[in-house]
Amino acid sequence: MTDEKMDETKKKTKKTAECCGFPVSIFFIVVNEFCERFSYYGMRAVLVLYFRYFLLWDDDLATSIYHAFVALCYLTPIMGAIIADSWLGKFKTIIYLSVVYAVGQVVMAVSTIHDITDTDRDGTPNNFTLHIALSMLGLILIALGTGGIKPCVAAFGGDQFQEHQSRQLNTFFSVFYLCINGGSLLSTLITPVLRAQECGIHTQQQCYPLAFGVPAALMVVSLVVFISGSGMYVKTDPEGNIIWAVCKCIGFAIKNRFRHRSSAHPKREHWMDWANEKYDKLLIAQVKMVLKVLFLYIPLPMFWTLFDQKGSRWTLQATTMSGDFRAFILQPDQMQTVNPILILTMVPIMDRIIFPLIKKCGLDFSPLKRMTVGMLFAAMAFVCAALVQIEIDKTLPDFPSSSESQLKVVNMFNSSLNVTISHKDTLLIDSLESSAGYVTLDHQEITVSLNSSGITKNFSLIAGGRQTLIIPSDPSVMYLKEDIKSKPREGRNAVRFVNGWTAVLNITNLESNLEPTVISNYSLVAQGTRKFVLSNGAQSCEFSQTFGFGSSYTFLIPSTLFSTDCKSIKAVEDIQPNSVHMALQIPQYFLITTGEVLFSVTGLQFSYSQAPKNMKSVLQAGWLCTNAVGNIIVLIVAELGKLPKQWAEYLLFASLLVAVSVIFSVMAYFYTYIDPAEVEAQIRSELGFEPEEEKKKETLEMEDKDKDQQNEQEVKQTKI
Ligand SMILES: CC(C)C[C@H](NC(=O)[C@@H](N)Cc1ccccc1)C(=O)O
Repeated sequence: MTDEKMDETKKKTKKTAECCGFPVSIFFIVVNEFCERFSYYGMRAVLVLYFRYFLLWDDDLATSIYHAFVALCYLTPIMGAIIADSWLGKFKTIIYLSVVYAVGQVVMAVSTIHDITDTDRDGTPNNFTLHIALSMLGLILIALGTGGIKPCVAAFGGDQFQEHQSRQLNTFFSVFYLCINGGSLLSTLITPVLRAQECGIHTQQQCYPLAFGVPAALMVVSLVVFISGSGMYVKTDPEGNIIWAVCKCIGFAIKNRFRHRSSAHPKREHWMDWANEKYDKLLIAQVKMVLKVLFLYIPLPMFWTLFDQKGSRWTLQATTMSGDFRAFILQPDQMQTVNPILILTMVPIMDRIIFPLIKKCGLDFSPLKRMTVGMLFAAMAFVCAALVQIEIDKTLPDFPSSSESQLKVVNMFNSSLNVTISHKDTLLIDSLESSAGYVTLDHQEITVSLNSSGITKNFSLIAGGRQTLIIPSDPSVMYLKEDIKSKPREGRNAVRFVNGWTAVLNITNLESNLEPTVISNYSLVAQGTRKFVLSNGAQSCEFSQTFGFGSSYTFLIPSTLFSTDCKSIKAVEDIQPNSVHMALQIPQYFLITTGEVLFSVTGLQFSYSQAPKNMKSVLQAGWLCTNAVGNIIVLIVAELGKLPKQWAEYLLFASLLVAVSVIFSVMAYFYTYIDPAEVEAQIRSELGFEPEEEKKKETLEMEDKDKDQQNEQEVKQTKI
């Protein structure tokens, strides 16, 4: 027996403090995971909106960078596993990479403070490059940290248990998964609320620094909790770089096969048998088991491609919906909480009711079948998302195409006007009213004639733009103002005012005073009833307006403003509020979460059960890699596919997953389940190795002998 093997067995039998049959150290690991997942999912929940509305990237770029980040988070576990196995051990790897992670979160939070570059104090950052550079640095550090510790934390938890505690070990893994979802549930609820607050030094903006700052604080807490348990952990030494050993063994087999490609060399049963010349039979058999499972992994990334779009496309979809649930208002990024809520309720229901019921009915619902069904559920979720998108599209305004222009007319003159556009369209507009909607024109050079007064003026419209023609109390100075041509950001409402009063007005919410006859710039207000106070120094009045989500209004202020106590203000709806309710997203969330329980939870268990004991980390890293590849596929499809309609993209993803699940079911059909321990025992006995049990007994005997020798020596020394 080697010294290393003895050390390992000694560590496994080390007595640790226990509570209710569980090692106390587990408490620190579970709380650490809760805080870490809070930190990760809290930051991820608001990330896509930060890209979209703070860095002002378009939907596609925001989605691509989001998925590139998630992909990186699931590629780095390989690095974490290698560092832990071959160099630092799990304990030190978790500590060092958690420090990197916490620094990343802090850098990310700092990058979202707009005041650091808002030198002219106009509310928008003046140096976007600095914000982008800082946030990319932060995200890279976070990805290194979160991915690096991912394969270590659960395995480190497993190390705390002794051989006879397999029941407690299973309970630990269930509690661990619940902690993941408990932490993510809380954070996806809280960080969007923090984001929706307004804060800032010079100007008040959406509070991204708080939304990213709280996850950063939680990561520091997570690290402190983990370090606090330091004295209680069972810390195993690095076992050697098993991933590298597997790669070398495969590399040698391929090279050797290539060297002996002529027909003179007899074929071998399996191509890995070409490693026989250099590697022992046991390692080759273990690599064969791992490869069999890795081969099955090939189609799996497609599931993650759909699954991870909850945080990007689906969140952006929610921004075009109404989150008014009467009892509470839901932010678009809070919709993601539906996933962990369903996980927390569905995992126990599936485990205790559905799966046993299926078994009772005599149906074979093997892990690979469950995973196939999970894929089909995810595909159905995307069909639902497409249907919801079609509903949303029906309610969206008809924005102009790139060759068209749209025009609305507002009459602030004291009587009705007949407005003729390019001698064609004539609009009759009452005083203090606007034309019914936007007139769409396929040309940009127009002539506007006011029939009663004989005033005619030429205008040049913006191609692909929306504009409003303001006819003030003196119609001869009528002018154009550009309007927004997309839904206002983050489900908020865009408001502006036309001053028909005779002097300068001060209006709450507006950056500066409003000159007579002038139309203000847009200002954004949140959903709910908002109060506006208008004053001219001497007099003032106020009026309230209730807003939904994603609307745009122009308020027309008449000359009778103060004599009517603000009641004569006229609201013109330019863009109607979102009318499709966010509750319509619940079916798609339900389907994707059912898919997750069937696919992800089962897949993880399957990978563990089919991996030889010393190669569980290899398969764990491989499993997480499928997630990384899935996110890379989103990048490719979203960038290359560029379908004109969002619902068509959802259907494309759904059909791709159905096709992949058919391929997977064929592969699964030919897969035979194994018991790795049995296979290993068989090879050991073929090779004449002693069985594991014998080894254990021998180690304990050696340990006793060790102790006796030590005692003898101590006695001798005392005598001397
Ligand atoms: C599925 C992951 C690879 C594993 C796990 N994630 C979950 O359990 C998700 N249900 C958590 C979640 C929460 C909020 C929004 C989306 C997903 C993990 O993170 O380890």
